[in-house]
Amino acid sequence: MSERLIVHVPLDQGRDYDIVIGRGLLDEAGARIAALGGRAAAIVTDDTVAALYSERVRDALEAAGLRSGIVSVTPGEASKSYATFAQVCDGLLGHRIERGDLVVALGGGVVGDLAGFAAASLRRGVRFVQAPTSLLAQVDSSVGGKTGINSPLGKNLIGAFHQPRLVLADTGTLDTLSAREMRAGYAEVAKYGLINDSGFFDWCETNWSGIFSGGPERDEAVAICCRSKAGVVVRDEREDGERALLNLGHTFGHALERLTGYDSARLVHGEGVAIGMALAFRFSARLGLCPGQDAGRVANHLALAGLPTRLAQVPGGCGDASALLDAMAQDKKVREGRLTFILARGIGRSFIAPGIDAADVRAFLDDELRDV
Ligand SMILES: NC(=O)c1ccc[n+]([C@@H]2O[C@H](COP(=O)([O-])OP(=O)(O)OC[C@H]3O[C@@H](n4cnc5c(N)ncnc54)[C@H](O)[C@@H]3O)[C@@H](O)[C@H]2O)c1
Ligand SMILES: O=C(O)C(=O)C[C@@H](O)[C@H](O)[C@H](O)COP(=O)(O)O
Ligand SMILES: [Zn+2]
Repeated sequence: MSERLIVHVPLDQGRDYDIVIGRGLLDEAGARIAALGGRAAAIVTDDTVAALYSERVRDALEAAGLRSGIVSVTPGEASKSYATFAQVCDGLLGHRIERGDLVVALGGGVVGDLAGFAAASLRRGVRFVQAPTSLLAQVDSSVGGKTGINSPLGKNLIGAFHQPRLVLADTGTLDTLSAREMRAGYAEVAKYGLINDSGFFDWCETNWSGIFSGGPERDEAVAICCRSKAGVVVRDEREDGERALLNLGHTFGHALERLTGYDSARLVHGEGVAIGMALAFRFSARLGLCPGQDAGRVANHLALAGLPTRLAQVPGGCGDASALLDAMAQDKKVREGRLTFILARGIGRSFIAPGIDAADVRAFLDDELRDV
């Protein structure tokens, strides 16, 4: 096996795992997954990723002595649904995945969240491996054990914490990712700088195009984000505190995803997060918490990378302030009916702000919707 970047996630009770990062890693998937034990490993994927990579992974698993099978779903956010969850669970049962066997999530964050939740539920819990193939999944969703599906009432409202046993991030797979999905994943990359690492945000401003083009910056960025996320997850696995910082931009972003009907043709998660982060910084500036200059720098950089930063950029619109507030009322960070936002005192200086006054948010949104 070649030299790889490895980020270890030192969780307790024997649940620690490695995130392995590098080009061509899918060819090593058989040996690396077989080393976890079990007799079978079923691949959960989507139709786009299946056409590109599933046979390669299945062959690698079978060559390593694991019985395999494939369950493939329709690509896109709409597949994080009750109906597709049932399809995946029944598909896995059809492949006779036993308690000692494995589920392999091969795809973007949609597949990872869905397959992870199916693994958490199947026979009350089987082990799973994340093989993320989108930038977003490699830098964020494959790590940390949040799994789940959407409800018509809100994003990720049904789910479980279930940590993977291994993450295999083959950064070569990003060569086939569309430019739009690359940009969407980049929003979560920039997020890690904005939360608590202004040096990384500076680095992103200089090096972002190398991530897109597949230079050495790509693997480096994946490793930096995974290291950052692993640290947070180990300190606060169940989001009793610090982990909420990873939600920067998501209170607004998740509301936008719900209001666009989880329709990936209109808005994908990373685009919602990009708008949400720009809003979180502008809202922080409006409250006098953060220099307006920093809010401007955030929006400028995201826009330079081709991401949306304003509500007016949501295709087909996103409703009015009341609709947005109604959607945000379902946010999992709501406490005693009051909104919690992740706000910022500057780039790399984000903090958890509970008890935010809905009237302040409404006035802010009204202005944003008028684009003033
Ligand atoms: N669990 C977490 O911690 C966490 C973190 C961030 C985001 N998420 C979730 O992740 C989801 C978004 O993930 P995503 O952005 O990866 O979306 P996605 O899974 O829909 O993938 C994006 C698109 O790219 C295609 N694709 C994936 N890999 C490809 C490849 N290598 N080549 C060609 N096409 C490829 C997919 O078929 C899909 O159409 C959202 O549901 C979001 O809520 C979860
Ligand atoms: O891992 C986390 O914690 C995150 O918040 C990462 C986010 O990027 C991700 O979108 C996550 O799924 C959002 O979590 P949720 O609890 O708000 O649904
Ligand atoms: Zn996210």
